[in-house]
Amino acid sequence: MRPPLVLTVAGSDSGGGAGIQADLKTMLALGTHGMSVLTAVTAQNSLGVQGAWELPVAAVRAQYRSVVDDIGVHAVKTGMLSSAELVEAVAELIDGTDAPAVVDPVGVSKHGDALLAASALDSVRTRLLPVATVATPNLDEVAQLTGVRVGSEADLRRAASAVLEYGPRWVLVKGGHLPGDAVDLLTDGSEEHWLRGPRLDNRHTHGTGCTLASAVACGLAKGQPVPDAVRAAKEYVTGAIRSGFALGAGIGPVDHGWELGRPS
Ligand SMILES: Nc1ncnc2c1ncn2[C@@H]1O[C@H](COP(=O)(O)OP(=O)(O)OP(=O)(O)O)[C@@H](O)[C@H]1O
Ligand SMILES: Cc1ncc(CO)c(N)n1
Repeated sequence: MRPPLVLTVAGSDSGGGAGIQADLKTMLALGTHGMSVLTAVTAQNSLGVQGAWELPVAAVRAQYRSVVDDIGVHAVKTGMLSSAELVEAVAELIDGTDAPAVVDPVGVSKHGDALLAASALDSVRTRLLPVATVATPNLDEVAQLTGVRVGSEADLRRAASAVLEYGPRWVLVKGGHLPGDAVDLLTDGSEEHWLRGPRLDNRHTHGTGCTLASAVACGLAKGQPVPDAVRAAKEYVTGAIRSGFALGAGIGPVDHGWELGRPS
């Protein structure tokens, strides 16, 4: 039987822990067929991002059309979009596609390297967020996009409302950077779902955000309602963080294949 079809529009992480590579590994692990539209190439490893090169808008559009017009998609996920021009082109492509979209408004890498130009923030707010079925900002991205600073779990509701003002159907505010339990809030403005995971004492967390957003897209491609897709995605990323492993001299990746087991 044909698996559900999921498309990621994101940047390449040469180290294989985040970006397109994390997305495709997640899609395989979760029983879907992963496809990719590359927006940028990064030279990246466990220590940070050493370089980044954007693709021309025409190359991004052409990849997207090649996939959607022939193969089709059941869900789209976006990650690193780099510039205002790319954000706007991708928003327009998603708007013309009959499939749910998970928008991970990637701003900076775990090491603080910029993956989105400051001049692109307004396009994210006014063009990309309105076409999102689910937006998945972390706390730094919430602050950049809305000005709301989250210092505790109690602030998550205010942060979520501020993001919803820009028009995504649902928002998943990730509280992963807060101390204590790893608590995320999913809401559409009327329903609220609190996702509480244990805080795992593992520094090898490269790729958590990409992995979570891709897993949500996989659930949506399978036809799951948003809260079910997010709940399953949270379980998947929690397992992947638990099995995250050391690579290089810095922060290693989460283990996308944690459910598959490893040969001894
Ligand atoms: N140490 C941890 N233990 C358990 N769960 C965690 C931990 N760190 C993050 N999470 C969870 O991982 C998911 C991704 O959240 P996070 O805040 O790390 O995203 P992100 O900052 O966008 O990731 P990235 O750094 O890859 O861009 C969330 O569900 C969050 O609660
Ligand atoms: C290419 C890429 N996309 C997303 C992230 C998430 O931080 C990253 N580190 N690299």
